Amino acid sequence: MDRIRIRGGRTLKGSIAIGGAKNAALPLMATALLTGEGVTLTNAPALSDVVTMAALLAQHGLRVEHDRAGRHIRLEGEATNLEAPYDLVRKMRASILVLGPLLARYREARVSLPGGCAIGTRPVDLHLKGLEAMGARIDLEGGYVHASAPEGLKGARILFPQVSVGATENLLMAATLARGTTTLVNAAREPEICDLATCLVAMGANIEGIGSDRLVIEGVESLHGTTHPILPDRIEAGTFACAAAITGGEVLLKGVRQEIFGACAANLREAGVELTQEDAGLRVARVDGLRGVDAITEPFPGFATDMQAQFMALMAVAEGASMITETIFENRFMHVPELTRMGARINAHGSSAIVRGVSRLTGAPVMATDLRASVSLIIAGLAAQGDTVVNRVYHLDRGYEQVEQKLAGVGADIERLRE
Ligand SMILES: CC(=O)N[C@H]1[C@@H](OP(=O)(O)OP(=O)(O)OC[C@H]2O[C@@H](n3ccc(=O)[nH]c3=O)[C@H](O)[C@@H]2O)O[C@H](CO)[C@@H](O)[C@@H]1O
Ligand SMILES: C=C(OP(=O)(O)O)C(=O)O
Repeated sequence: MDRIRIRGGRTLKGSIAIGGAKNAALPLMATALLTGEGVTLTNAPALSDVVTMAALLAQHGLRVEHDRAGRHIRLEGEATNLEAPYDLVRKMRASILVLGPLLARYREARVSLPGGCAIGTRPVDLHLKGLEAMGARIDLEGGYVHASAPEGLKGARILFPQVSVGATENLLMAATLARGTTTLVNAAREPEICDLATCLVAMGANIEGIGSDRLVIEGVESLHGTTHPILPDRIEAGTFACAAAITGGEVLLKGVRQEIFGACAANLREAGVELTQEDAGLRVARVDGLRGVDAITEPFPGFATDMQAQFMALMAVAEGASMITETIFENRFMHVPELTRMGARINAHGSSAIVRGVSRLTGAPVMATDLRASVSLIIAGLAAQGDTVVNRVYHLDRGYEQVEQKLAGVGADIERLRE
């Protein structure tokens, strides 16, 4: 299994190209199930999750062309197999996003239940209850969700008791082809959901309230094909912002607008990181010392849970203390013991962690069991004295394209050790 070695102490300087967002690409790929005409996505990131989604859609029967060099994906055709098998779904939870589109267009689907993962139990009850409210019959059998709606889905008013990105996306896609009006109340409003809704509108869907927590969808008979550019990855951008800041460097995050950072931008500024919007992108610089700042994860526009581990790595070397509270996932502090092995002073208790900044971290062999935890260890390694080796790199490859090349391009001493 590949590993990443970082020799700390280099100051990052230069510019970094930010790829298309993983969390937008995956639902956008599923939209191809809503039309036979074909969807082309540009600015597509070459990530292992995108490859998994492409394999899932291909086994449903779609023709998939993935031009990695040209950064686009073309998905076209009809689903001839309505089953999403366990072997693919277990690799990537976002596979559940085929359920709504398959059910809306083909009136039936069998999708393996995605199980929990390292960061939490992550049930899909809100997806299933929403589809039931739209008239689907849902049966759980042999680890699979069997959903059917022989008469087609019908519009409904769905109030989410808790904000869910995936459930909002699944029901939004399903509602585009349902009979009548669907209203999603307390819907998630992450930039990736706006991107999905914008693409659906370009396909002929009728959606109001884009960008708000109340989406009103008037179902249409059919959708047509489109070409859609995937928005830049705010989590990749935020990760590189933390990387630059921890080294006292300055980087330009190309193509990034700071609005997509939500509350994260304020936390970074308060911590002493300068963010300057330029035409070409967002410039991130740290001139003075870092200050400890509290952060609480919340749905967008709050502080993103997908940035929590990276921000904690930054706070590990800040002056003073920082209290970091995770409200979205019940087990998202797996980086804490690994950061501690690098000399960080962190006490986690329940959903909060107190980080007392230290003047220096030291390199160590480390391992993480999820994507953002892994990258937080790279960030810590950039500032640590000596070598850090991050094991289990396959987590990183789910969500970061060529992370080591991008960091080396701005001066980091980092390499992938292939095995
Ligand atoms: C591919 C993708 O876009 N992944 C993102 C998406 O995940 P995902 O869509 O899985 O996350 P959700 O927003 O659905 O989850 C938020 C919370 O709601 C709970 N929940 C969710 C659905 C449900 O049916 N029942 C339920 O209880 C979850 O366990 C979690 O505690 O949003 C998360 C929260 O911003 C991000 O961390 C992930 O990177
Ligand atoms: C948790 C994440 O992704 P996923 O929902 O795909 O597991 C993430 O991107 O940090």
